[in-house]
Amino acid sequence: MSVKTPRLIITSGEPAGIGPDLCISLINHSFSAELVVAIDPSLFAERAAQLNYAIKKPVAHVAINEPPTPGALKILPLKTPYPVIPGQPTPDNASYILEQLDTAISGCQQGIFDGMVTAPINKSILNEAGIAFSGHTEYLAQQTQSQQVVMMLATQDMKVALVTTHHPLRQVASLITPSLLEQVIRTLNKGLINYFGQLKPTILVCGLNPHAGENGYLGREELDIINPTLNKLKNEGLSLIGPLPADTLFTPKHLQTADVVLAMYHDQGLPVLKFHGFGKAANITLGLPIIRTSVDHGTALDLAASGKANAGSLLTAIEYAIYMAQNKP
Ligand SMILES: NC(=O)c1ccc[n+]([C@@H]2O[C@H](COP(=O)([O-])OP(=O)(O)OC[C@H]3O[C@@H](n4cnc5c(N)ncnc54)[C@H](O)[C@@H]3O)[C@@H](O)[C@H]2O)c1
Ligand SMILES: N[C@H](C(=O)O)[C@H](O)COP(=O)(O)O
Repeated sequence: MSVKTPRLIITSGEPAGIGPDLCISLINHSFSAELVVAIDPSLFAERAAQLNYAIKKPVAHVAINEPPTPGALKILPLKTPYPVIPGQPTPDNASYILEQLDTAISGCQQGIFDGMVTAPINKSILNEAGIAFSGHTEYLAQQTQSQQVVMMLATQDMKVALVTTHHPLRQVASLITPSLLEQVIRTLNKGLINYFGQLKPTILVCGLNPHAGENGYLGREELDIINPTLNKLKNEGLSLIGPLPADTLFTPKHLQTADVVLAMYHDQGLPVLKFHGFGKAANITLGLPIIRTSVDHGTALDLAASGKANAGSLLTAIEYAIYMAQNKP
């Protein structure tokens, strides 16, 4: 059921990155939602001081049994096990990062929060700590036992979704099976209908190979996997175009025919989206039982505590989460 004033939990992410900086900057913005930041309060205060941040509004700790207060910024206090040095992440704080995510997931599942918005984390630090972790998207899918999720990045006039997410390029072609492609397209189609008010979304599908395989002479995935899957789903009434060569698909002539582009792999689709709208885009996970949006950038360790981090993408991610919470079926 949709909610008028959503309560969103923001995970502040890698404590040595720009996540805390961006969360602190929220204090001077107004939203039609209550924002609860999962962060160590000492880190919040310390980073605010490092940034010379003028905190104009008081920050209260969250009282989750109360109805959301529109426009409020609250803190859900957690504790970093090790001291935080801006720009220098340590695996010793990996448990703090996972605690943020687990708290947000269970809070959303229990209905305490209407959605979660994630600030960036450094995947390699979690792996260094012995936690196999390829991304929030995969972790959220696993923790919520979701069958199929889809990563979609969205900016005002472009949406790009991915068939495969965080995998070595060497593995990508073998991961693209008819079954995966079918599930991804169904999840994407349903997500756009449920959360974005589109009655019959049109999905523009990239080929995998150069020139979409050049009739099989530059790869057979289009002929053997993509075409048959698209035909099956088109016969069911889904609006699908492609597979088209990815190099020319991202031109106005094609983009204007569709609501979303489906790219076969991470660096086929995301460089175009980020070139077009870096800092103004959000990363949305479709197919979860909860609402989750995120920033379009990473931990930017070079900018932590510098005051130079741009909060545009976090603001966009929050606006998308509010929109989705207010429009969900
Ligand atoms: N949502 C996420 O959790 C997320 C997303 C992408 C990357 N990452 C992780 O972040 C780490 C670093 O990745 P990277 O270096 O490829 O990408 P990055 O986005 O951290 O940095 C790329 C460049 O963009 C700049 N930049 C990034 N965000 C900015 C902002 N808000 N304002 C101004 N400039 C900004 C950085 O200074 C850097 O020059 C990796 O471990 C990666 O896995 C996490
Ligand atoms: N693929 C994302 C991007 O490049 O912006 C990023 O790695 C974050 O992914 P998760 O939300 O799964 O962590």
